[in-house]
Amino acid sequence: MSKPLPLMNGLPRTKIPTGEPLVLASGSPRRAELLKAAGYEFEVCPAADSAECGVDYKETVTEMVARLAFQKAVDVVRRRKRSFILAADTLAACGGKILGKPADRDDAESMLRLLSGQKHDVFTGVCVWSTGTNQCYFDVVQSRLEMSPLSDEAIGEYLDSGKWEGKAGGFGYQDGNDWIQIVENDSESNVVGLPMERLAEILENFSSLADKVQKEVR
Ligand SMILES: Cc1cn([C@H]2C[C@H](O)[C@@H](COP(=O)(O)OP(=O)(O)OP(=O)(O)O)O2)c(=O)[nH]c1=O
Repeated sequence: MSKPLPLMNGLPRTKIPTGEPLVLASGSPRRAELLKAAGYEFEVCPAADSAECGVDYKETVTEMVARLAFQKAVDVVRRRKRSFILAADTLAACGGKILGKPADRDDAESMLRLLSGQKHDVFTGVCVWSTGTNQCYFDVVQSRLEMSPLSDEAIGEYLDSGKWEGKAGGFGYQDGNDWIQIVENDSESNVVGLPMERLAEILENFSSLADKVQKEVR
């Protein structure tokens, strides 16, 4: 992560409720860095790219990030015994458009031009799953951000830096620019891919939350 986030020092940590080893079902360097900074011990076992698939045009962004985080968790649950799996998915949304990771530089440029001078939202879906108890819970955290109007020069420089690669919306909040501010739900960790505050709450209350989910789906 290029900019040490102010909240990196005080990230909350809660013990894994089932005592199982924690497995991060994500190849995101940001998620691993956040977990490490909070003091969690974990293994990384990214979900297959094919887990991040499926389009449902009626789905809201909230539903989409929840579904994708769930699909990533399922992919790793199938391959791991006695583990506590953590998966996540992050998307940005602006003016009715959903922005994932840019396919290429042109795509990143279109995203930056769309975000320039606008308020937009970042959504992260989190899914946790105990393979031992076969209990699962998922949740979504939304943060609102505002980007300053960007000059052609600033956009060009940022694109040249390559920092847009692998980041939803084509922009990294942590990349050391002062163009972007969180205006609602001040969770920097949520914006960069894993809402650590909500994760700690979920782990704290895992078994009652998972019981509730099981009753609702029955
Ligand atoms: C909005 C934003 C996203 N991101 C990152 C977090 C995620 O890594 C990425 C969104 O892509 P994701 O598909 O959520 O995650 P990923 O492809 O990196 O990893 P995996 O699918 O294996 O879990 O964008 C930032 O680093 N900074 C930001 O400001």
